[in-house]
Amino acid sequence: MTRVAVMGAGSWGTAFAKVLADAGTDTVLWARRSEVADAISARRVNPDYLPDVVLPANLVATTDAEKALAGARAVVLGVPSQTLRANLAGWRDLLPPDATLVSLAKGVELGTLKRMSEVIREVADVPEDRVAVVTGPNLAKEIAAEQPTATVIACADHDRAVELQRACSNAYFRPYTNVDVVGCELGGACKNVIALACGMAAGLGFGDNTMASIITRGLAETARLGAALGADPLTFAGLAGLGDLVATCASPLSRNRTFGERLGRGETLAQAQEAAHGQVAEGVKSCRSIGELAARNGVDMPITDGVRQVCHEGLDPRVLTAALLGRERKSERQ
Ligand SMILES: NC(=O)C1=CN([C@@H]2O[C@H](COP(=O)(O)OP(=O)(O)OC[C@H]3O[C@@H](n4cnc5c(N)ncnc54)[C@H](O)[C@@H]3O)[C@@H](O)[C@H]2O)C=CC1
Ligand SMILES: O=C(CO)COP(=O)(O)O
Repeated sequence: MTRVAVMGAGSWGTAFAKVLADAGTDTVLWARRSEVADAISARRVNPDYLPDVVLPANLVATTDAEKALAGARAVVLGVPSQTLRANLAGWRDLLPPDATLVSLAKGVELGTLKRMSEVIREVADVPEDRVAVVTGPNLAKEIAAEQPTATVIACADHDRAVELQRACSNAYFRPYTNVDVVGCELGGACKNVIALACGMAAGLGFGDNTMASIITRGLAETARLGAALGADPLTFAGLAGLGDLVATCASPLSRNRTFGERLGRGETLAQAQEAAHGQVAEGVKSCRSIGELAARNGVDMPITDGVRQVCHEGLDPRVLTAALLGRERKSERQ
């Protein structure tokens, strides 16, 4: 692949741009703020998001979207889910014809209940085969430290997925392809909500049995939603499902898990938000949109609904625990 533009120099946008540059791909990283672009150009560091990482010399940073997008074969979108529509609308007229549009974001849009690939298709007015998704157990800080990781590149057009796979394969980053875009996106969005629940459990002082139970039942409700929306059930046993759930629910690096832990310890939503220092915990918003998507499709997602009630209706996490355990007894397969 000749040239890739990464739009968004937050934690994951910066780490993914490093992955591409380390794979030998000509990569330009677009930052919103000139301080960030200047620090990357002058000192090879992103002080706000990855202060301890030396970025590769072949990674170019700019605040000029036109310059970043000119001649790009792939445009990687690394902004938070709820801002993707507005950001992309601003770049629409600059997108190179036939570039693959790649989402890094893990969320479902509030209001429209659309997945990120659907938002991209709508805003950029492109067919589904031009849109790809990168998802999996990909904590940005670990990848920036070059710790070995696998990921999934999902695209309806297998050839485009392979092209992107080549562009980002390196000694520490191993991407697999998948044609199940729906399943891969739902896995990435839903696991953030389940990680909030695991964080709450940790904040309440619960141990590994509780975590494993939430992860497994969280996967069950994610797979139920996937089945209703046409996903391949096997996707949820893969990197975009189980893989990402395990990484996010277990890691202190996860913003969603950390956010949930604060709520579990009794902090309010506002206190937890303040402590996040502007870093995005996508599940806080997506618990609403995913819950609505589930309701619209007649799918029961009790953990997701409970997380929504804690985040947005002030439910005490201890009351949520009792409510989940007190639900009507049923078969594991229901
Ligand atoms: N950080 C991680 O480990 C991973 C994050 N992701 C996903 O990638 C997406 C981006 O996450 P991060 O890079 O971690 O977020 P972040 O909070 O570290 O960075 C967000 C970036 O988007 C830019 N941005 C543009 N418009 C914005 C607006 N209106 N409001 C806020 N920020 C705006 C910010 O300037 C910043 O560069 C999220 O959907 C997240 O779930 C996925 C895998 C790993
Ligand atoms: O998506 C991630 C890991 O795959 C990052 O999780 P957080 O957004 O919770 O930090």
